[in-house]
Amino acid sequence: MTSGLPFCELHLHIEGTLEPETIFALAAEQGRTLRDAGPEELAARYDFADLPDFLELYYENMGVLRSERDFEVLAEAYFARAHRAGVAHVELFVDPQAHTERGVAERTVLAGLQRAIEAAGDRHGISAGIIACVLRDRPVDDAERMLDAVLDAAAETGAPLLGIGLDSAELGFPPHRFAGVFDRAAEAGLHRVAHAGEEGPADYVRQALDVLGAERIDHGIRVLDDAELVARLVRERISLTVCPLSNVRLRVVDRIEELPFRALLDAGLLVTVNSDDPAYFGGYLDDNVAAVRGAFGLGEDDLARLARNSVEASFAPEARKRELLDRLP
Ligand code: HPA
Ligand SMILES: [Zn+2]
Repeated sequence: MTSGLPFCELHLHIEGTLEPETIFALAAEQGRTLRDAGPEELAARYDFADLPDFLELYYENMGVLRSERDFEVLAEAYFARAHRAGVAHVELFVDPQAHTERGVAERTVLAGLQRAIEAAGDRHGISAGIIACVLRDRPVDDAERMLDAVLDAAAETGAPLLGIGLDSAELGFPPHRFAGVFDRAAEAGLHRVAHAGEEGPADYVRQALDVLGAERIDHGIRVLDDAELVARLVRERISLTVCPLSNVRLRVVDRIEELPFRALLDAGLLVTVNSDDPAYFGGYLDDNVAAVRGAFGLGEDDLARLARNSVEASFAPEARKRELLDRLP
């Protein structure tokens, strides 16, 4: 538990909540044999050299997600765990292109997520929305097709599609390639966010803002290399969705203490804490908050600030934001 504070989780890949046990349970249901003998053997391979190394296994494992029910069960398990972590609102990422390539339609994915989101409201009082991410290491045409398909699927299923995001391998895949897709997403009324400055340079963050119109930057820890950019992010209240355990497990830093977490806060940035791919990186939101709390000696006021930042940075309706802010000290 995170001291009872209402946190919004703004950087969470729903496929990254797929636990090894669930991978084996789904494979067994489908009569499929996996490369590893069991969940422990699979989890023993969760030792990643960098982001691309992680992504290889992440895309392979999600091959067990096939039916609407699979996506529903996946998200239900996440919401139950997030509730225990003190999460009150979630804007979850999904990678539709990674599913259509095995013949799983956008409609199937969004319909399953929609059912879990509805249940999360009823069971846990968690509000949630969906951000469909463009895989930046795939062709622009594929992203254009994905955008049209998720807009149609959201209209058909009633799934709360909040925005468009940008993820997958970063280095060598600059944001500017997707300017057209992001423009069209904005015209369709979607919010825009982008992974930038995780392994890539501060310039990718600048492109995400200038060319894609990003309203939040996912990770963004490399911005401290560029003082002018930091000043702009502070001035424009653009938040960074920082994922501490992810940065350690993907070797962006060797140890959590090496993260510039205090420097980001001291610069006046709207920093939030998130879990990214919790089934792979060693912990959910509460574990990430506990990790930075321990490493940087955060006090109650710091934790309340992180929770407040997460509410401010969310795309929740104003009334919901006020409700959450009222629960803060
Ligand atoms: O941490 C990440 N970075 C980029 N793409 C991703 N897709 C899942 N997790 C990640
Ligand atoms: Zn991410």
